[in-house]
Amino acid sequence: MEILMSNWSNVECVPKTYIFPPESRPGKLEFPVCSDIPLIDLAHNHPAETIKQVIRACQEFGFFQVINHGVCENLMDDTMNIFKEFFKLPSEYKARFYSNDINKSCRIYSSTLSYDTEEFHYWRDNFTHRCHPLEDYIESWPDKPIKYREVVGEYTIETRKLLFKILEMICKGLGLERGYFDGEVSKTHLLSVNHHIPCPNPSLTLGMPVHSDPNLITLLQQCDVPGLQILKDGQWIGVQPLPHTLIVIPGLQLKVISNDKFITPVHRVVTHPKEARTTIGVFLGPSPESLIKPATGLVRNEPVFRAFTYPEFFKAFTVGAKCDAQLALNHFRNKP
Ligand SMILES: O=C(O)CCC(=O)C(=O)O
Ligand SMILES: [Fe+2]
Repeated sequence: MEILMSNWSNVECVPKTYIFPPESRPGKLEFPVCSDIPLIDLAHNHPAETIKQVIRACQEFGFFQVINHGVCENLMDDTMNIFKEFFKLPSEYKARFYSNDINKSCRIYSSTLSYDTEEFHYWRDNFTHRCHPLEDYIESWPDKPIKYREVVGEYTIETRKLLFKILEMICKGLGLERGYFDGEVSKTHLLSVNHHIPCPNPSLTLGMPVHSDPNLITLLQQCDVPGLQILKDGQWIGVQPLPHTLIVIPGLQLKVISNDKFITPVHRVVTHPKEARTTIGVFLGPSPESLIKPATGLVRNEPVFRAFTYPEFFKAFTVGAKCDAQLALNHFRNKP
């Protein structure tokens, strides 16, 4: 069988290796939809009020959504269409990007990077590449669909500006010095696109592992097909896609810097019986040289976490904690 599911056709039943054991399956098809995810208008004419909303959302909910965010709606649509087309390209073209090597700057893979050894596969293909500085990476990106580099290049620039604007708001809201999140802590800029084909039985499969984002901050553009769920008060709740709204997810490194003031929500993706789903994630994260620690100004007595380098965290994350980022973080708590 082809590894990339975007190359499959006429899928009538779920292959055995994609059926999760009963305790980890979604089990049912209908989930409550979350109607109280904070929705923040970034063009609100009281910036100080907007900052308060952002900080409250990070502390009380974790996720938030933004509107009037400055990323042009046509650009969002064009980028989504480019990725939908990309996954439809012939298997031979996509094969040139196939890799499970995390160090490769542009790679397509299926399920997780452990495809060859994992017991169960997730119902997704993923295409990830580095984005910044653009001129260092753009040549490694696909040259198909024909406008890929032009459209995705602009998208990475615009979404990057937005992420730094949000980071600056967080910086102000927490009372940190200006530019606190510039430099090593946000140096790695990745675009990560998930693609799920329709699944004959979504109750048996998962589109993405249960996880928290291990990076600094994530921006997510969903298409109009639902699938993202967050774990809230012990229940899985669906995040309804709202047209041209972007989701902001504070990652675990932001939680550490906030000295545990921020929530980094646990989420997963379920599959859809009839429609393909594509989502675009923009991830800012630390460089390998980065030293992460709670911001001094936010520590009263003892910091909640000890300082660590990002590779140290990543080792705990991938080896010790089997990709459970919250568990990996416990490793660095001063009082576990
Ligand atoms: O595709 C989605 O809706 C969520 C993606 C996600 O959680 C991630 O890429 O970390
Ligand atoms: Fe995520």
